[in-house]
Amino acid sequence: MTATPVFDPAKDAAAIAATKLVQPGMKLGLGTGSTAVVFVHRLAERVKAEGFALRCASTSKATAELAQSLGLSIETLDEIGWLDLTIDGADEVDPALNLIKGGGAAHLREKIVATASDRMVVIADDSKVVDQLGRFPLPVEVIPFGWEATRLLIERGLAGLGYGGRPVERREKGGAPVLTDEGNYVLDLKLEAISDAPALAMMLSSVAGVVEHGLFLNICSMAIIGQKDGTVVELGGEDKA
Ligand SMILES: O=C[C@H](O)[C@H](O)[C@H](O)COP(=O)(O)O
Repeated sequence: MTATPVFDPAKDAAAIAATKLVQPGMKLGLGTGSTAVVFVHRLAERVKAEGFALRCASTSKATAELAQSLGLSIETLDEIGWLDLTIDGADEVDPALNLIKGGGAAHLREKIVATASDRMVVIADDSKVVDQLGRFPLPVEVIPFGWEATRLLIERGLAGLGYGGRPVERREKGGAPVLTDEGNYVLDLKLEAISDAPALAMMLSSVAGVVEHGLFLNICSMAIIGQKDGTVVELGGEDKA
């Protein structure tokens, strides 16, 4: 029998609290990243102990592989159709529950899964809670074809909104571009503070070659924030209209 790994206590607290939102028979979206990994472990433990059925769709190949290795069955989003709940991590969470995601380059599939769900709940440790989004570089997934032109257009669009800086291509340690599960590249925008997230989202979505950006606006309905002492704080809790 494989022993459960030792998890970061804050992430573990958030993950365990999130497993309590899962009801037998639910159609569930599984997020990506280190906090989602903890959740998948804790969920698999609960499912094994209580023996109930779930239908799960994954936001990444990595999460699908982990979930299956722990005995959870994974179907495609198209096979399930619509989800009751998605549980995922985040790189930043603001007081209105707007998010930056994509630190693990999974934000395209994450956004598709989250918006195909009745509810999206974020799990995170308290280092992710910010007053204003933007300290974490904003990930933007772009098509490899003509990506330098796409970068230039984004840079010009940023300048038009008053942001400086040049989008940085995300690379592996060896120098190769990071590829998303869809085979695209990721540009990271170092903005420091995002004053008008809807305007920025609109600009990015208007650039040819941009597949998806990591701003999740009005998508998350609750955030479970784990603390180092193993307690959790819930932000939100009301479903967004
Ligand atoms: O692309 C990755 C995802 O958006 C993650 O959910 C996000 O980066 C948070 O990951 P972690 O839980 O590892 O901080």
